[in-house]
Amino acid sequence: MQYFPIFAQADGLKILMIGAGIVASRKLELLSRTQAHIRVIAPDVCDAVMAMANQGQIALEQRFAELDDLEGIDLLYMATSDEPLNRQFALQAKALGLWVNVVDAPKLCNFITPAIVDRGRLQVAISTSGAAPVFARELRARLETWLPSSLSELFDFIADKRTEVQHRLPAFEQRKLFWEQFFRLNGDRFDERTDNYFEQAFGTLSGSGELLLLEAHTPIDLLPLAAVPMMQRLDWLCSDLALPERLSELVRRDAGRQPMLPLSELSARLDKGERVMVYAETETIVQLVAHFPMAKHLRPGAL
Ligand SMILES: C[C@@]1(CC(=O)O)c2cc3[nH]c(cc4nc(cc5[nH]c(cc(n2)[C@H]1CCC(=O)O)[C@@](C)(CC(=O)O)[C@@H]5CCC(=O)O)C(CC(=O)O)=C4CCC(=O)O)c(CCC(=O)O)c3CC(=O)O
Ligand SMILES: NC(=O)C1=CN([C@@H]2O[C@H](COP(=O)(O)OP(=O)(O)OC[C@H]3O[C@@H](n4cnc5c(N)ncnc54)[C@H](O)[C@@H]3O)[C@@H](O)[C@H]2O)C=CC1
Repeated sequence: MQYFPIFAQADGLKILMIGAGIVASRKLELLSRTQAHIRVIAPDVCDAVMAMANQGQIALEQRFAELDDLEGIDLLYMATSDEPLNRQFALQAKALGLWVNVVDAPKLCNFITPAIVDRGRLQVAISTSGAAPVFARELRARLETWLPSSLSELFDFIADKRTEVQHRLPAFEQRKLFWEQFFRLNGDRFDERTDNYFEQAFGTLSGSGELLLLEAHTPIDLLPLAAVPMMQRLDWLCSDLALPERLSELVRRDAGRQPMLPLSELSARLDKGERVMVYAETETIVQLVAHFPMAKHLRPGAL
């Protein structure tokens, strides 16, 4: 991974954009949705940037940039077509410890701009590490049609309810089950049914966990597709064996790894609603199948 995605707090961030052509306007359109302070310096200003200045979204200075302009900022975007100028400012900015993006020179950037699907609190950022911005744009377009616009309201609703859920369900495990159940009922829309689903989800919480059993040496890629979502919601992966890399990739990243547990401890965890996978030799799996009839035995082509 050459570039690592992070979501930066934009409130109060001081951003300087040098250049005010079409490329600058595309980045400014997104940046101006944040609470950052945005200054733009350029002698020639395209219509879109001028409109943002007129609406008070950016502070525009119509002149050539100077190195002194870099004082006191957090983030610099260079969007001029003057290559030596872009380079000179980028190097100076780096020397000052600033974050810098030069729109047409990834080598001079210490961060690059993703394609963004904006649904309020829900943000999806896509990057190809500079390999194919057009693909990032196309994938964004696909996600735009896939993610309903009411997701913004849905996540505002959820954010409002977080404290209430913490009070009503003091146990972390219960809250996790609650939210999974809520999304199962509600899907990804916000409408007049959302409030009902929210209440309904409290009523349908079951304390029964899930046990997945996988015999050592099972070819992971031959497991049925339905096994993947189950592995993605595991709380624990128990095994005394070395895990195949492919298995580690598929299991939920936050799942805890543990040596094999005694049966009583395994039962206790399932009673608490936890989701456990056991990866062990056939003999152990056969015993577990007998002891936990509800367990899901993962095998190529079958569950
Ligand atoms: C490295 C990066 C640096 C950065 O800008 O941060 C960069 C670099 C370059 N872009 C170039 C060209 C184009 N870029 C776009 C579009 C977008 N470019 C964006 C990001 C990035 N572009 C960063 C990497 C992102 C990643 O990881 O994928 C997007 C996602 C976000 C945004 O810019 O806001 C936005 C889509 C937004 C959306 O629609 O959602 C189009 C298509 C179009 O305009 O429709 C073209 C023309 C077609 C083509 O040439 O491919 C060139 C060649 C310039 C030349 O040849 O003159 C370079 C330089 C080089 O590759 O060396
Ligand atoms: N990263 C990307 O997505 C893409 C990058 N590009 C590159 O981005 C650059 C900008 O593209 P456009 O916006 O189309 O160019 P443009 O020519 O429309 O705009 C250039 C801007 O830079 C300003 N400028 C020039 N010298 C300046 C100085 N000394 N101080 C302050 N401002 C100055 C101009 O006044 C103008 O506002 C080009 O080099 C282009 O090759 C092009 C396509 C996509």
